Parts: sequence; C-alpha cells; structure tokens
Amino acid sequence: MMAIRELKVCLLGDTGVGKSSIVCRFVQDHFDHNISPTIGASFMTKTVPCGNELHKFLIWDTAGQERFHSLAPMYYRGSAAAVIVYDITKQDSFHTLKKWVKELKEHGPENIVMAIAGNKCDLSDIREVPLKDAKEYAESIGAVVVETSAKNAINIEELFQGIRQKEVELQAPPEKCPFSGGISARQLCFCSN
Ligand SMILES: Nc1nc2c(ncn2[C@@H]2O[C@H](COP(=O)(O)OP(=O)(O)OP(=O)(O)O)[C@@H](O)[C@H]2O)c(=O)[nH]1
Repeated sequence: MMAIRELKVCLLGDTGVGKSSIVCRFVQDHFDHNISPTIGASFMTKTVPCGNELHKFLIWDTAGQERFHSLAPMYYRGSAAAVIVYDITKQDSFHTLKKWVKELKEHGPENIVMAIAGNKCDLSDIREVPLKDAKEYAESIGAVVVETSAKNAINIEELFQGIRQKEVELQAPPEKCPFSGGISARQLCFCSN
C-alpha cells in the first residue's frame, strides 16, 4: 500500500483574483466564467502520485471579500502552505497580496511555505503588474512565484507542484528530495518568461 502524505494549503488574496477558479481548475480541470464569490471558505481535496507516495492536498479556499477577512486565521493557522493570489491586471490586488504576506509572517505558522500566483495571465495585454516586480518581491520573501491562468489552464499544476517540492524539501535534506536532485526549491521559479 502506498503511503499518503497530507498537505494543508490555503488560498488567500483579494476578491475576484481567481482563487476559486485556480482550485477548480486544479481539482476538477474545469473553468466557470460565472463562478460566484466564495462565502466564508470552501474545502476541496486532490490526491496526486509522487514517487512511491501519494500526496493529498487539503485545500482551503478563503473568501477575498473584506467582510470575511477575520475568518482567514482559522484557515492559515493550520496550513503547511499558503498560495497568495493577485490579478496581474490589478495593481491593487498586488498591494493586497503584500498585506497578506505581512499578516502571515506576523500571525501564520512559522515555517509556512508561501507561493505567489499572478493569475489571469491570459489577459497580459491589459497587465498592470510587471512580472519582474512579482519575481523581485517573491525572492525577497523566499516564496515560489508563478503566473497562472485558471481560464486557460496555464501553470496550475506547476503551482501546486512547486508547493509540494518546497514542503518536501523543508522536511528532507535537499539530497533526499525526489524532485530537485539537490537544487534548492528557493532557486526554482515557474514563470514562463
Ligand atoms: N480571464 C480570466 N478570468 C479569470 C481567471 N480566473 C478567474 N477568472 C474570473 O475572475 C472572476 C473571479 O473569479 P473567482 O475564482 O471567483 O475569484 P476569487 O478570488 O475566488 O473571489 P472571492 O471568492 O470573492 O475571493 C470570475 O469571473 C472568473 O471567471 C483567469 O485565469 N483568466
């Protein structure tokens, strides 16, 4: 029987950036143009094979609307990883992302793995946030960074794989990591350009 390794992940970020859409694409490989805003939070799981183990993602998708902000600690406190999402077409959402990172550093679990997702990269012709800014910021906080499109299924698998990789590395010395062959996950970036 294969060992199951569970990984609790929460998604944080402004309302409308595409958190639920990212989870929906990852878990169900589906995109809904008319998806409703999340109320409170929602929970989904996905299990993926990894070497001779199974990795089970336990995913908490939080609501981005300000009125739900006070609920977020219930979800990030028990998480091994946080995906903080912004919308590349909305500078304000990148500002909100920075506020989430600050809150996680102050009140989140000590070794929480952080991944930044710049979503809606299919809309890069109306981009407001340069990829360079996201890369520099991610590097400054030791986070994985990736531009995603839940709509066009770009980099969604890579985002979650990046989290797994970093989490596994935190628990095993780099030479034992099945993904990187010894390269630190902090050096890995899944941006396409
Ligand atoms: N073009 C484009 N639209 C997207 C993408 N991802 C999500 N959307 C759209 O953005 C809107 C908001 O998506 P949601 O997934 O509900 O956003 P959310 O961050 O979960 O919002 P809250 O639940 O309010 O926190 C919806 O109309 C989606 O169809 C994407 O990758 N590209």
